[in-house]
Amino acid sequence: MEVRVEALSVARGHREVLSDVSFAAAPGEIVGLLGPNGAGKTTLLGAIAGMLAPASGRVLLDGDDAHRLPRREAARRVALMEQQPDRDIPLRAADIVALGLLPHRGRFDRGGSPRDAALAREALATVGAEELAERPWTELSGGERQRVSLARALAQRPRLLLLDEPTNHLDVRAQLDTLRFVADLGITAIAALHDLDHAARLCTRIVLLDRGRVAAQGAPAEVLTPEVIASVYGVRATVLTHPEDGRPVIALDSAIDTPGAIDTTVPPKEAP
Ligand SMILES: Nc1ncnc2c1ncn2[C@@H]1O[C@H](COP(=O)(O)OP(=O)(O)OP(=O)(O)O)[C@@H](O)[C@H]1O
Repeated sequence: MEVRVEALSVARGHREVLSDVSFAAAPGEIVGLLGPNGAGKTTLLGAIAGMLAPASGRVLLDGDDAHRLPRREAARRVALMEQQPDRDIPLRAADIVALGLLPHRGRFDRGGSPRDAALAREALATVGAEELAERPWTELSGGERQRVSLARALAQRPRLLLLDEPTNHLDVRAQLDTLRFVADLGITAIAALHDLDHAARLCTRIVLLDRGRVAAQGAPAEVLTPEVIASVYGVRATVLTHPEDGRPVIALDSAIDTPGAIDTTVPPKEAP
């Protein structure tokens, strides 16, 4: 799917939290949304999913305005894997995954068929979590929930996959597996990420947000420079080039002291 975000501004409460954001993703591209806490990544994903109304500008999904698409039609095209899926409802993992089948269900199909169960298990197996099928959602660990949520998103058979910090609860092996898995899907994906190395590894394009505006965008090597990292995150970084594939590898060195920042130095002990 082709995604075009055109001069998008979004308000939450009485505040504009996204201002004049524009970027495009070609079919099959993987776009990383980066930026400090509160920069607007989750808000942007919500607007692309058609869940948050633009104050101005628009999001086009294969040419159709995301916010004007009927909900069911939007859900057939776009799956959103949320940051903290906190549905503390008494469902089994397989039931959660089956929710992803809803947009494709016929009008008189009430679900719960053996075919639905098989599709849910298939999606769980795809993310290596088949053994979680019967486990209650409320008893799953953060990483297990994350896998089940990804399975639910895949069960939706989307043409655009939106991921909000998809690796934040995962162990290092599971993080790499998830990134590779998303890359191999071959569908357009937009992922909010905090880990700059993950972004450099996974993404064809990076959109770096700062206080609701696009601070930089382009290929990972263009965006992830020491200068940009310093100005947006306030962190001194060394950027190396991976010897095998040439991608940028980012070593975060130290926070850059800014006037007014919290002083964390330990005061010298007073002499007795
Ligand atoms: N429901 C809401 N009502 C009012 N303001 C909100 C709401 N949700 C988010 N915001 C504000 O919008 C801004 C952007 O938040 P958003 O969650 O999109 O940022 P983010 O980049 O995803 O942050 P993080 O990295 O911390 O997850 C923040 O200032 C946040 O406080």
